[in-house]
Amino acid sequence: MLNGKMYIDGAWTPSISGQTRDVVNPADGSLLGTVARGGAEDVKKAVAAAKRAFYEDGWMDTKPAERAGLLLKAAGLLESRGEEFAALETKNNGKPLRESVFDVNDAVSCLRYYAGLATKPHGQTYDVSDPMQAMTVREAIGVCGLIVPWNYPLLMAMWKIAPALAAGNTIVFKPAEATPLTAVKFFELLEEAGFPKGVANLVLGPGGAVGSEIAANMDIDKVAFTGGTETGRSIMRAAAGNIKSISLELGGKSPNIVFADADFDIAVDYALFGIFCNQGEVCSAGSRLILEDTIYDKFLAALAGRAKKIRVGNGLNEKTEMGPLVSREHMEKVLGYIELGKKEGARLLCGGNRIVTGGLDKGFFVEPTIFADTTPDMRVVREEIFGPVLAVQKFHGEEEALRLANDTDYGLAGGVFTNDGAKALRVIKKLRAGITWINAYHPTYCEAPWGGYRQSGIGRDLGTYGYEEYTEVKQINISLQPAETGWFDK
Ligand SMILES: NC(=O)c1ccc[n+]([C@@H]2O[C@H](COP(=O)([O-])OP(=O)(O)OC[C@H]3O[C@@H](n4cnc5c(N)ncnc54)[C@H](O)[C@@H]3O)[C@@H](O)[C@H]2O)c1
Ligand SMILES: C[N+](C)(C)CC=O
Repeated sequence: MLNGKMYIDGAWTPSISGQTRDVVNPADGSLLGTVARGGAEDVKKAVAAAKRAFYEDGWMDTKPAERAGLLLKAAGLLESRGEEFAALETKNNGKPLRESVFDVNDAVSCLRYYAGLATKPHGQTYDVSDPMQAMTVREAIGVCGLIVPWNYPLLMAMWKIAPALAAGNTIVFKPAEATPLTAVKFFELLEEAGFPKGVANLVLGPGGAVGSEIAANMDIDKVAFTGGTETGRSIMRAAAGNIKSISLELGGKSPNIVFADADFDIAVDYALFGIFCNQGEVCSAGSRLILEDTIYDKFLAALAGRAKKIRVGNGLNEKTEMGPLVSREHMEKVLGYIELGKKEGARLLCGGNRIVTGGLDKGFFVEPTIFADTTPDMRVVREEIFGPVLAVQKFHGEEEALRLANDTDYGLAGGVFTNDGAKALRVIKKLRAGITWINAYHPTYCEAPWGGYRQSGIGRDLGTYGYEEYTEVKQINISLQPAETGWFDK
């Protein structure tokens, strides 16, 4: 059984209040461990350490190669313990082991990518109209507060920790309350890799206490958040106190448009993958399937046939294709949406129930669920369910497909399936979303920027954009012919 402490100023520590929280396995409700339950005072302690490490202990002056070396060491350690991390992620989050293995490998790649980026050129030079050389340099922002959700606990941590440290910031990191275990283990690796004390701090605890203090704290210079749109809104408000830099990766209700001329089997396969991988607990899930009328019935028959065959079970079982939802509370929310869909008049094509047979009664399992004949006004079409529930809409013609696809407050992701290349690009260019795929859905690369339009967020994770989010731009002007201005009479 794991006993997780927080990591503040280079020391493993309980919460100041002494409070703890039990962490359970969503596959069977069993106790996995007890972790510290911190509060605002713990955040303040971590921020003071991070501020001192940045300004007084010299982290802001470290050479990029030094930071890269530490990140590469952490990457090597994580890779060497990949199996242990993957198993722990599955136990804590529920996702099938093969998905956790992917996540750990992606986390290693992310660390290596940003270690590499730390040592690459970042500034620019400008030729201006005076005998002056103008240039920019990128500098670390200072103390960064990083807050992540429970659906990809380790990977979402890495998307923020790796670029923030690579760019020379110090950090105060907060994982989701339900899924802190791989973060605790990862901070052990940061310690082993040799990060100086105070540079990387881990505070565990509830969003309302720990997260809101991170958002409001006047000594935190930037907050980078991934989570729900409502929480993002409250973080924006709290961050206004010291005009913190913010980046927000928020929710989505992403459209997946399938035209009749698409490769049928590939489109069915990705429609399934788009919504049911990771139990549908994916920000970019293709949760609205927008289907051309001429293939509507045939496509839905094939899709429902495959959805019914998905093997749901404990993620540690190697045959499992879909695990439990992360918590009882979340399962009840998802089941509530399924009831709502029925009341709203959507046609339940398959699924719709909690699974309590086959030894799954103690876990939080929900059947892969598809609602057909949904309309844009339904809440199951408009709101993010964040579970294995697909809403299907029928369209006639390109214009209606786009109208339905863009009829949302969100703008995170979207996909288009067609064998007409010009149509694919025409439609994608009109889709109001930050991440898009043509004839694929979901592949994500640490080299390419990730983020949303509209209420899906502000800023970008990953790629060079994700690095720049953790830097300030400084303009430097160097006179090439120092001379008096002659502006005022002597
Ligand atoms: N855009 C993306 O890249 C992306 C990726 C993964 C998940 N998400 C989104 O995350 C959401 C699901 O995750 P969740 O339920 O953990 O989200 P959430 O917003 O409830 O919580 C996310 C994190 O914020 C903390 N938090 C909660 N209230 C807070 C507050 N008032 N101030 C500061 N922090 C607070 C939580 O403790 C947690 O660590 C979905 O909406 C999903 O789309 C987005
Ligand atoms: C990109 N992804 C799927 C890992 C994170 C979104 O929830």
